Amino acid sequence: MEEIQVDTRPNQKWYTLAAADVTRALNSDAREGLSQSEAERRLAKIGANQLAANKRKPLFTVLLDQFKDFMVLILFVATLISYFLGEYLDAITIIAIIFINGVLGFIQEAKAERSLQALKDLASPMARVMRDGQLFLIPASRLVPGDLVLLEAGDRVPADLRLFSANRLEIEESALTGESVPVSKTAGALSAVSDDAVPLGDQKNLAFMGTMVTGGTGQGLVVSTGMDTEIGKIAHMMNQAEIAETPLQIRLEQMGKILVVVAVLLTLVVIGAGVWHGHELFTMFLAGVSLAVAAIPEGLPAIVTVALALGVQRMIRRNAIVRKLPSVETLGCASVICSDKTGTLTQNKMTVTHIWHSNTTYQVTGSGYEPHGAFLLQGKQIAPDRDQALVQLLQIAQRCNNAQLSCEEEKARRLLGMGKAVKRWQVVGDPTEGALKVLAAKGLGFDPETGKGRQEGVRVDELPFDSDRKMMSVVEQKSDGSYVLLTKGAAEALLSRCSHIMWNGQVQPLSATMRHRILDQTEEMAAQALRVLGFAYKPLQGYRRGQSAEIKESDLIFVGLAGMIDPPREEVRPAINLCHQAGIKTVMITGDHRITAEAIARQIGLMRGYGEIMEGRELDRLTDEELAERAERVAVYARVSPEHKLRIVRALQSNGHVVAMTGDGVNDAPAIKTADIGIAMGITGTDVTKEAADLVLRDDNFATIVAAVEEGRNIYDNIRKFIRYLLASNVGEILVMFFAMILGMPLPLVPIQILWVNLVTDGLPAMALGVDPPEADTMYQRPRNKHENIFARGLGWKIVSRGFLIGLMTLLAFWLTWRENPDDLVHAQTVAFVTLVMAQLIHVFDCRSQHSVFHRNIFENKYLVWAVLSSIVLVLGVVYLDALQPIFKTTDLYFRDWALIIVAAGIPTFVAGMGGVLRRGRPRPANKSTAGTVRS
Ligand SMILES: Nc1ncnc2c1ncn2[C@@H]1O[C@H](COP(=O)(O)OP(=O)(O)OP(=O)(O)O)[C@@H](O)[C@H]1O
Ligand SMILES: [Ca+2]
Repeated sequence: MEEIQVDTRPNQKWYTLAAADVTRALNSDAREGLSQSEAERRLAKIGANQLAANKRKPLFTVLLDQFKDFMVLILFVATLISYFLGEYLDAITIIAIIFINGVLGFIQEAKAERSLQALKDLASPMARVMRDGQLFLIPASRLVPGDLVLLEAGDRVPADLRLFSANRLEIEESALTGESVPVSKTAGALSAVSDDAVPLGDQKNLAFMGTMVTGGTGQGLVVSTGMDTEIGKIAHMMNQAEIAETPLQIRLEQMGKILVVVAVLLTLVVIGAGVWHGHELFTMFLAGVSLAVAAIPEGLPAIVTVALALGVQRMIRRNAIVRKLPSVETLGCASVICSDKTGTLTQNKMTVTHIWHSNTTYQVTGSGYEPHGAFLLQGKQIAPDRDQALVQLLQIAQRCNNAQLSCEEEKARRLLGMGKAVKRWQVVGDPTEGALKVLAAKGLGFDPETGKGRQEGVRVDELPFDSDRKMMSVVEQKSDGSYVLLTKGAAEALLSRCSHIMWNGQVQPLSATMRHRILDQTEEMAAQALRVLGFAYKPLQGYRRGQSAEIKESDLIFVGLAGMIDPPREEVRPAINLCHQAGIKTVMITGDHRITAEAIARQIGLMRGYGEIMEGRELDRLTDEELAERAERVAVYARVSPEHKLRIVRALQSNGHVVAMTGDGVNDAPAIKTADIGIAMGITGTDVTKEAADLVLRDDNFATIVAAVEEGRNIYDNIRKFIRYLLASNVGEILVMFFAMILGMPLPLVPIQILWVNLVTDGLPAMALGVDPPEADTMYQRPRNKHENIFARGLGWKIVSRGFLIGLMTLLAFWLTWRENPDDLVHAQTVAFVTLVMAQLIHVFDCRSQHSVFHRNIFENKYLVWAVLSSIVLVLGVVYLDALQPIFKTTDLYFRDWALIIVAAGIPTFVAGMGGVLRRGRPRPANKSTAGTVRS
């Protein structure tokens, strides 16, 4: 086969070439695009359409970073001193422990890094491309020169394109030129006046990678990709998920600094007291250093990062992609979720079921996007082509339409043993328009995929749909050369622009009674939860091509209405119920008709306690204060425009709410940015909204938001769990040493033991707490206050009291053993060491519950069980292995010792546990659920 040459010389002046020459140079097709196989060949040859990504942190640096901490520095100093004093064994052991700790930290961080990287990859943009004459949505990284790409408002231009068609196309190129006023683009070739290069901003028939489409639509061929693009040349980095530190991480770092000071002071006291009571200075120095190490919760920031990263991964598994790490914390605080209706609360699978014109209602059968069905009049099938007005309506539905139907032949699963091909129809484009295409196919009988068999008119212009006008029009040239405007849109918006009506096939002036009749009919259909669209047209006399500015959507001739169902998603009702229990308010925001919105809201159980409905035009009349006051009670905002969303977010925020807000269109971006948690749709969302969002829903599903909130709460709870565990352990360790020195006892723990407990035995269980499953009442609680301190709700008290008990019991076990045989200090120290370890390993189970250890099944978190078992095995090794005994200054323990250890170690947790049981009954939801209760 002959090698196809593609002209991709980077300095080609594409803007001077005529469209046909560009197509030839790129060996492509301006209508069908490349073939799939050719595109793949080019991809293999040229490489992915990516900018050289920001460099990953090399693993070796991650490893080195582990040894840069303050604590590690202290330990190195301690090692050096031990070495110079001739305590080689101590020196080597400290080094070994630093090393083990470093490796553990490294593994954690590398893991966190990996999952955050995966997150960046998920956030990568998509492109609409034509291949083999079919429209596909593919990752922008797979584009190659020659690909035919479609653009619309809200897109980031995915590669450098030479435009072939530009319909009111406006592109904001500040990413490239710094100029923030959008440039309006054209499709024609620019004549090269001189040899000088035209500046980028004036290359009006090129669209550049990374710039943003702010309006209109267009098509073009990819001329360069990846680093060959204009933006690649300036090697600008874009579109990466932000991986910033969360507020909690920042606060923990600050707390760490305070603890360093506390640790140093305590150390000085302990050293002073020890020396005063006659301990050797070097021993006290090492003990002091170990204590300082104990007091600084070194592992904390790392474990927080890991817990966040793992939580983020769990969210991905539940289809929620976090773009900004801090929002993971905010998610748990969400008190209002404002959701779009179409596609988020509903399935976005629209089917036209009713048509109305001239006082006649037809029913349309068939389901989904399958283009087969019949038209029924009073239950009897009719031939639609007999009814002129119906045909006119269907033709508007079919032509004033940008959706495409495509059919995948899907081989039935081998597993089922059936070789039969199953046809599955899909819509590429707006589902509302898809439904109308299907309707037209049912009534007009053409092949919906290829369009064969339909009457051809040539589209010469388009006024694209926008959520403010709530309608869309096209201009067509008919075969006789005359022009016609075809319009469809929200029924009452369209009606207000009509002056005539087609009634029983006759065009006549639209009387006030007829208007009322139509509006009544609209509401009647809307009450059945149908989305109602109206259809109209007008002949354009004296229109000439290219007069787009002169077309007005007024004086139209009304034809009829179509009502389509869009069933609610099944998961939504239980999800709303869960929000209710969790004290989270749910609000529907929709461009749809008030009555349709209300009917859907009732179906999904949204109107509960605060069942008011507000329309966009009413909202316009309210001041911000009035809106804030009303917002508490409104459950549904209907017929709103994207601009209203921003006011709604602000109103709720001024009432102290933490607001999650969804959006998909370009105009939703400001509201999404302002919301505490901005949520973009993964499927229908534009690039611009995704970039503004904190969270992207892979499945556009409301239930996914609730799942993310649940995970958000769980992550925060888990962070509290291991903070509690680690800090209580540290408090215990410090108090043992502190009291022993103050009371003039011998050292209860030798330095190496303190280091071991801190750096080795604590780490694994703390990690396991980071992945603890949620407590049963996580979604029964009210959202936590955004400004809440991490130690709030009794956590601080629990840390101090349990830490105190652990320290006290360890000291007691030590004292009892030592008093019995004051000559065998090593034995007493071993008992203290093991008691401390066991007390912590028991206490770790207490940390899993806000209530008490008895509230949860101890075997539920299998990572924790393994972590605890391995910590026990490690400590047994340290105690019983002959080789390790001299290093860790331990000796064999006997049955009596173990009895003492178990009792002493168990008391802190069980005393506390009993307290918890006595204080608290069963958990209850924040709001009582109405599901399953009998109405009286
Ligand atoms: N492609 C379209 N052409 C003409 N009119 C449309 C089109 N899509 C929607 N409409 C009309 O405009 C109204 C508002 O649509 P809009 O897109 O603002 O809301 P929505 O996205 O459908 O609802 P939601 O805000 O719940 O997602 C719809 O109720 C419908 O009547
Ligand atoms: Ca919308």
